[in-house]
Amino acid sequence: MKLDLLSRYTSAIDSVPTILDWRISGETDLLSDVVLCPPDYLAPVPCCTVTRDNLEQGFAVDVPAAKRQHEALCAALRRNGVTCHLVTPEPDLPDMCFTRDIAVATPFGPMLTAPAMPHRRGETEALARHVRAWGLNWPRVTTGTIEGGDICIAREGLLLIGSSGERTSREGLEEFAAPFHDAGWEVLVCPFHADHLHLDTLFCMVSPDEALACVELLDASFVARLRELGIALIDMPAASVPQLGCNILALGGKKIIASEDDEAVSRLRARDYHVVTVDVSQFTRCGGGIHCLTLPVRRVPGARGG
Ligand SMILES: NC(=O)NCCC[C@H](N)C(=O)O
Repeated sequence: MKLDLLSRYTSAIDSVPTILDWRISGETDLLSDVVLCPPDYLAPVPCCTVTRDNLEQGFAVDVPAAKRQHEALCAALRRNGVTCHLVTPEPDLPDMCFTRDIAVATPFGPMLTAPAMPHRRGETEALARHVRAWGLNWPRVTTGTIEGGDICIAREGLLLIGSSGERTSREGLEEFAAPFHDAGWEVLVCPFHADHLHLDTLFCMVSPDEALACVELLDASFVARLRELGIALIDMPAASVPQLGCNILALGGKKIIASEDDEAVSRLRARDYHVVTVDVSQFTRCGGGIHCLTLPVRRVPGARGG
């Protein structure tokens, strides 16, 4: 019976993870393992401003196109040495491809989040089933709400959390941040307008001391503290935010996966980043980009990318 269950859940996984001690202490350390979910049931749910605007303009998801784009993202990750662990999509979970939001690998081990949106809560349950099939039991946030797109483990000693009041609540934030406080990390909270959904639509780290950021939409004291900490901001225009221009994935060693957005790509290349681009237009119209589509579970501190 136990074996049956194991094979049921692991059969859906790209590769059964061999390293289960997944931890991340810096968002731009060398990426080795990511959890993704194919978009078989992707549908535009009118729960965020970008999706609502696109629905008003008559947008409908082209699922085969979304699947091709997701496969191209996985292929780009694999070409760059990243192992992709695929979890099975489920018909009643239309946003499950945005795996970023449902768990976070921390320096103390992975943790399931507590999504605010009722239609996304089943995603943490679905992921928890996969995790149990790996013989693990990830703890979860139990008070309030918090979504992974609001969490940035910027670098050793510095945790950033976005708080629009809609997706991440004070209680969820405090529970998630507690072990970081206990370990002596600085925890910096960034309030922002709920129209922008998650912190990762406005801000993403690209190296330990540089981030892509839409400065005009970020809280002034958050920006000032980042600068005091020596984090330079590559400023992005507000007009690029609905296209998820800031929403990139750092692979480590100044290598970045970005969507085909001229603003971010040209700014990063001008600063000597190696940028791989993929088309994720089916997803951006549902409110999420490359950062949202990827749940990094293991990065190697101190290692350099090839
Ligand atoms: N981290 C992210 O920004 N994730 C995108 C989630 C989009 C999804 N439609 C949502 O509103 O929850």
